[in-house]
Amino acid sequence: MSQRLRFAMAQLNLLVGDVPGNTDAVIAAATEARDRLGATAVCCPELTLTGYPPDDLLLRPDFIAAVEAAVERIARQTRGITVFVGAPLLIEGRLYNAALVIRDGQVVARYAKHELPTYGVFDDLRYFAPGDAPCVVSVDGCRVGVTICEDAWHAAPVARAVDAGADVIVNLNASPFDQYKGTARESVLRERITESQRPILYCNMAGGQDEVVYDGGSCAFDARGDVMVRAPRFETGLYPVDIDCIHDRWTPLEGAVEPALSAEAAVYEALVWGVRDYIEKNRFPGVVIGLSGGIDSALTVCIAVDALGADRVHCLMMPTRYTSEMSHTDAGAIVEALGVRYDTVAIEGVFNEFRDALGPVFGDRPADVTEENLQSRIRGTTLMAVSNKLGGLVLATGNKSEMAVGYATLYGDMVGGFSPLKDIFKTEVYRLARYRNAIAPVIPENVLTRPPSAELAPDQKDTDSLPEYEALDAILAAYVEEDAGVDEIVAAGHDRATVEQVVRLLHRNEYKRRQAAPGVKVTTKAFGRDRRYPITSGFGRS
Ligand SMILES: Nc1ncnc2c1ncn2[C@@H]1O[C@H](COP(=O)(O)OP(=O)(O)OC[C@H]2O[C@@H]([n+]3cccc(C(=O)O)c3)[C@H](O)[C@@H]2O)[C@@H](O)[C@H]1O
Ligand SMILES: Nc1ncnc2c1ncn2[C@@H]1O[C@H](COP(=O)(O)OP(=O)(O)OP(=O)(O)O)[C@@H](O)[C@H]1O
Ligand SMILES: NC(=O)CC[C@H](N)C(=O)O
Repeated sequence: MSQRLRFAMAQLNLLVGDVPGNTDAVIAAATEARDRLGATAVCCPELTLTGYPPDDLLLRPDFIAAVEAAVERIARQTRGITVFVGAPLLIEGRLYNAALVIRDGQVVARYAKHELPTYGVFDDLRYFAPGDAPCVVSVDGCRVGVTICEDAWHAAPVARAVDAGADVIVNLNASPFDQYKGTARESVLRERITESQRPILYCNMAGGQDEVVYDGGSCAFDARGDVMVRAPRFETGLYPVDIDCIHDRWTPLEGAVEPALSAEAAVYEALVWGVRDYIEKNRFPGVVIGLSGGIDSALTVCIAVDALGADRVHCLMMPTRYTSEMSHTDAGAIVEALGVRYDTVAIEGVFNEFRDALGPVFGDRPADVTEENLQSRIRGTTLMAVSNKLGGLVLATGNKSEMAVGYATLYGDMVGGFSPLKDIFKTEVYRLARYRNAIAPVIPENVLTRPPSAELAPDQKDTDSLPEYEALDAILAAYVEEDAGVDEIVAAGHDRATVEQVVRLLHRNEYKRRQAAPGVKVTTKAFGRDRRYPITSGFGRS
């Protein structure tokens, strides 16, 4: 006898801490899945009701009480559909990262996540006790085994669900984007399928949350490991999966399969989403950006416009005597192509006032990096003044290469509330700029080809202080992302003195990174929550 049921995967964009709003989103998704899609069940992401990661909100009794009230509301307000929803669950003084199965007014099953990730951006063990019992619940005769995110990255939780009789596995996720994740997820899920011979429905979150971006890409695999349904990445929505039962085997049918995104498109979309959700969820009217005519600020403006629209992006050019004519021309071309507001605030006069005022203190000491940083700090102060007066949030423009070696001025170009390029190496900044220009030309070719310069001193080039970016980025990728040692990097063909210089600068500048604005994680080791190093440290001083 053949039987069919329809699951809806709810790829929701949730707001951490907004339990009532997230609850509304679950009820709306369940209602739409039932009424529009004719679904029997709806699967939501991990910790749906709190958003992920809720961090120390989980330590508050009033927060947990709000979640308990939300579960009761979902039970009351969703009928005629089975709802798989993620929520923290307090049982006998222990908190679990749970999935609840709610049907017609009742919580009919509870599952506690077995594998609690405590690495990178994840801190599950700080809050949760691990579960060890499988949870298999019948949906119209299909026995559905419940798992949560990291559970699918290990063999045991799925194996336990199969031993308990699961026909199909569902996996509720809050799996943040990084540039390798798309393929990593699908190969991990195929391993589980090979071991278990069961189809898997993988439902991911969507949207930005501080430094992480959930890229969606929910999918359904059959028991051979073939993708039957793949939802778009960087979109929210309800995605149906039809599951047929033939000769007592349940198998997802082929539905809409979204093609994979190119590497550049995925990273660019992640940056756009990260900026948009940071600005929207924190309720800013727009952003303010210092536009120099250099590549970093040019790409930052493109991302901001794609995230928010041109009318919410405000650019300031703040020239001094060192600002070249070329910078004015290139900055002008960018703002014209994008149609954003553009003001020029000359800072030469303020710079001179500062130098005069400091003259008696500095005496006859020669000009050095102090005067460079002063210009940068005047720009930082100017941007913050515009933010205070007009309300836009300042976007910092620094990239990962600069943040790694401290090539940025504290309280100067580091000012800002969010830092979109913080996890993008300089060489990748160029690739993304070319990717964006291929969609519609915005950044003049000159900006892409001229040597990078901070323009804080006569004829200055970044390479006066730093190795060429190709070498710098390769050394940083090896040392930061692969944890390779100095000898290993030298053996790979890099000059020892350069490697030692980069490593020394990297460790010495932890203090700057600790004071830097958050930015979008796109690599496996983003500075900040993802990669935590001591500030005061004897390691790497050669
Ligand atoms: N361990 C530690 N813990 C806490 N604070 C520490 C510290 N070590 C130094 N410091 C403090 O930090 C100060 C040094 O940092 P900082 O003042 O930033 O100055 P610094 O790192 O010396 O210079 C900034 C560099 O960024 C370059 N740059 C590149 C690109 C663009 C821009 C731009 O601004 O547009 C700038 C600029 O050319 C210069 O080479 C020290 O004077 C000290 O006060
Ligand atoms: N003349 C300027 N007007 C406005 N903002 C400036 C100016 N010079 C620097 N800034 C701000 O300081 C940031 C850091 O300067 P920097 O020259 O390193 O950045 P950039 O735009 O990437 O250029 P480059 O590619 O030369 O590094 C800029 O991105 C910009 O936000
Ligand atoms: N929330 C989680 O358990 C996520 C962990 C998992 N390995 C992922 O990023 O996909």
